[in-house]
Amino acid sequence: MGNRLSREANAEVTTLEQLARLADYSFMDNLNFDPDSDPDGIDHKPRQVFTGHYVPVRPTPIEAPEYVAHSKEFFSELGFADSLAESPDFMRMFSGDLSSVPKPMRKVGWACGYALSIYGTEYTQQCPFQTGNGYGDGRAISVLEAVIRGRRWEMQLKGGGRTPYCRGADGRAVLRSSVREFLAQEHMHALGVPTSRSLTLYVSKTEKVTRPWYSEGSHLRDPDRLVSEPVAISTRVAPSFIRVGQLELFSRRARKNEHPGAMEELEQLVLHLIDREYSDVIDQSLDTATKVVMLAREFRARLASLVASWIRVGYCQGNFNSDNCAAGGFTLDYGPFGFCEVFDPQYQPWTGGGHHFSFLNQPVAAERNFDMFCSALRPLLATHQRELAQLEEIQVGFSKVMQSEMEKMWAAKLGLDAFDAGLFSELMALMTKMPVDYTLFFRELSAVPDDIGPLKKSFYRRPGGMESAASQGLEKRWSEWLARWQSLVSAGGNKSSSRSREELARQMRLVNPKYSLREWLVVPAYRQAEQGNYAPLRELQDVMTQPYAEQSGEVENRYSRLKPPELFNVGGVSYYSCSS
Ligand SMILES: Nc1ncnc2c1ncn2[C@@H]1O[C@H](COP(=O)(O)OP(=O)(O)OP(=O)(O)O)[C@@H](O)[C@H]1O
Ligand SMILES: [Mg+2]
Repeated sequence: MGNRLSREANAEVTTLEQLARLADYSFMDNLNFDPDSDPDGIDHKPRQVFTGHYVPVRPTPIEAPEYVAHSKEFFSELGFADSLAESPDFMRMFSGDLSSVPKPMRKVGWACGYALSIYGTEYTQQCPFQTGNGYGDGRAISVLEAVIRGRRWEMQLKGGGRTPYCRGADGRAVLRSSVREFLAQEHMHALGVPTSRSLTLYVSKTEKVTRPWYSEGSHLRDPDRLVSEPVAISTRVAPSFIRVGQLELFSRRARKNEHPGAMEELEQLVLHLIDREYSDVIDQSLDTATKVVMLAREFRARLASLVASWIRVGYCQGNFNSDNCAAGGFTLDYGPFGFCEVFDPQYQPWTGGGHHFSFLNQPVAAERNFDMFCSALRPLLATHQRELAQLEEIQVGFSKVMQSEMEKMWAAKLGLDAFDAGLFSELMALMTKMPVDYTLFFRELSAVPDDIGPLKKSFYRRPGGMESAASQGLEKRWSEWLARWQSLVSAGGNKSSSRSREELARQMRLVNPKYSLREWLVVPAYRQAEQGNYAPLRELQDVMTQPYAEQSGEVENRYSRLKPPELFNVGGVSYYSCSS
């Protein structure tokens, strides 16, 4: 409560009117809208959109909205009073009803088209028209751009109803998937991983939709029944929501000369991206060709660092298509994601995902998206030979940059100043042979144990137990590995050899979280929320927004734990389809 009161005292925005004064719709004003669209945005029928950067869309409010949660941390960063989240007019707006927003806020939002590439292959057949012109934000609708405390933010409803890109679907998101995204975004932010942020989450007390999902305890790969679930709207916030797939859409149009303004629209979009996401590193006065090259170099750095961070915290984006790859270099679209528990290089929580988007293959998947990003920029450099060559070089260099980010990351996780290939490959071999909890292992290691005793807390028991000869052999290898690690952290591997054990532990705890958003912790939170009990969700939110802190003994016992054996291979918990 004390916290809340001090946050309220610092708040600059306590009413929707005050927020309205910060509104700035330059996205809508500077970019092109689809000339075939209805300016009021009330035509939600699926259709092809041939030109323009966005389609004006009025969201469809959810019936009888109820407050579920808001991000206290993000509210505080924005200077929003906590009380705003439950105030009627704010709640009305962020549950999809723009009909009475105060001026200069607008009663219409916008949705964008994008293209899709999967692992570096262009797809055009994924929309009902088989052209790609009907693919884009099918249920994501931006409702506001605002400059708040000197930073510009775009606010986007997810589940705000159909848009022309809905492809015949309902435009809704269920509470289950909205809770997952809401929690995961703020958890990732707290883990120090760039991400879209969560603002609010509201559920409908009356409106439901049907989704295929798993029967309780099902071991089937695919959902085995249709479930009626409450709909929700969560609002996510980022400097922009431009995806690699969006650049691709405009680039494909320019490449194929689909309309006279195609090249110009591509350039406008790229310049907009630079303005929103890269203005701190790319000077506005430069010419486009120079900017494009700088953009590619900077995005390469951000993307490589992002994916290394994902692996650091055990995150797998199970569907890293180009349309789920934010061009600003942050995490976007928390549907098919999961946090790795039993370490498995091929961990993939999404049943539709496949090996190419699995845990340790993410650097390669990122490279494929980066290739598509570079290809999308290329038409803008058609008459600039020098810059084209630079872009080529940047593209080819991705894997090297990625590799170096990965080595830096592994070294940090292991408390080393420099990556040690031998130590690392033996660790990977051991972690693959012995089922180990990824998060618990590195956290236990961060205590700099004298022997492998404490590390065993992160081992999942195997049939035959630790007594079997094979296990004893493995234990010996673990002990040898630990001894080698100890010698490296206390001597050769570190220039700061005098660094105390406490200092080493402290540094390691800053990169190895204690808490990760394990799916079996999320399931009861959304199940209870479906019954109108939001307390478990809010508790989980509190725990997961301080993932590096030790927290209380009680929190530790409940949340920093091996996955219970009965929850292995359970549909909706260990793996899931993306019926969100
Ligand atoms: N219920 C739905 N109604 C309309 N469109 C949908 C619906 N579910 C998904 N889509 C659209 O299908 C495409 C692929 O879905 P995916 O699961 O990647 O997206 P998502 O989770 O809705 O979105 P995002 O990438 O915006 O976080 C997206 O363009 C999305 O907008
Ligand atoms: Mg998506």
